[in-house]
Amino acid sequence: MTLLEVRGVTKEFVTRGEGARARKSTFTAVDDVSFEVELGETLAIVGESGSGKSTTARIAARLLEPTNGTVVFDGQDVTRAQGKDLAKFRNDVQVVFQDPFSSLNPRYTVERIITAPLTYQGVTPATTKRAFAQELMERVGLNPDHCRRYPAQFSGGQAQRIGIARALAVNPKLVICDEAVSALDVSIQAQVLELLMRLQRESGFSYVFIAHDLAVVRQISQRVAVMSRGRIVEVGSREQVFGEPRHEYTKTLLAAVPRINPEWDARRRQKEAG
Ligand SMILES: Nc1ncnc2c1ncn2[C@@H]1O[C@H](COP(=O)(O)OP(=O)(O)OP(=O)(O)O)[C@@H](O)[C@H]1O
Repeated sequence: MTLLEVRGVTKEFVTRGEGARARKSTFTAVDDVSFEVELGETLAIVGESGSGKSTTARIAARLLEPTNGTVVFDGQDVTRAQGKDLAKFRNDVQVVFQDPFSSLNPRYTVERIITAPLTYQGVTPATTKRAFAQELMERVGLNPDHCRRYPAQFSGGQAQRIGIARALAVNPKLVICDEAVSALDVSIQAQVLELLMRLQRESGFSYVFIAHDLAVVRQISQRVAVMSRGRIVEVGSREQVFGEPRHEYTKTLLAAVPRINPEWDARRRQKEAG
């Protein structure tokens, strides 16, 4: 079942050069982008810095309005949804950002951060909230006794786990990870990736996984969309994109990380040799 459909999305930004008499100009950051995400799958969006990945993710999460195109979620056109429809969408689609500290309120305890959805729903008993927070802390591999601590008392990897716990608190259908492991040390990165994959196996939601690191993408994705200069130049299964890339840009990206997977690498070289 198709969960998310992004159809013909374009985003133009109006930019102004430097100086008092600088002219305004329009810059197309995302240009006629279309893709789908099936329920339960992970679609990675890769591409170099500035290729439009984050802008695409922000449009898919309704954090940014597209200039043109539509976003359909669970069969509903949500491009301009408001009120209850938007609130439902905001519940179903959660975003995990690159810097966990900037997206966690430093003045709130982790318990308060994680249980915010319960507060909105009018659940008040402190014991219910505590139990909810502790269960989620455990699910993401944190010590449940630490739920009264503040974000600054955690390491970067632990803080990202809190961000993930907060996303899961509302039982989402889609989690958009925008460079969610990019700022972490490689060993911590591997642990958080393992966690993300386990949570998906347990709960069956989908990921849109934005990353510039191909080794990370290879680990987590089932399908891969490659972006260059605002456009999707190639989309296919992980095996196809890594093993038999069709677009020159994808080949260049892969060539920059030659030892991503010896087997796929060999297949790619064989193919290129004809
Ligand atoms: N608010 C904005 N105003 C003007 N230009 C913008 C704005 N947001 C993004 N851009 C430009 O749009 C292009 C795409 O940016 P985007 O952040 O989507 O790329 P990205 O692939 O996610 O790159 P990175 O990995 O560096 O974040 C870039 O050239 C960026 O400078």
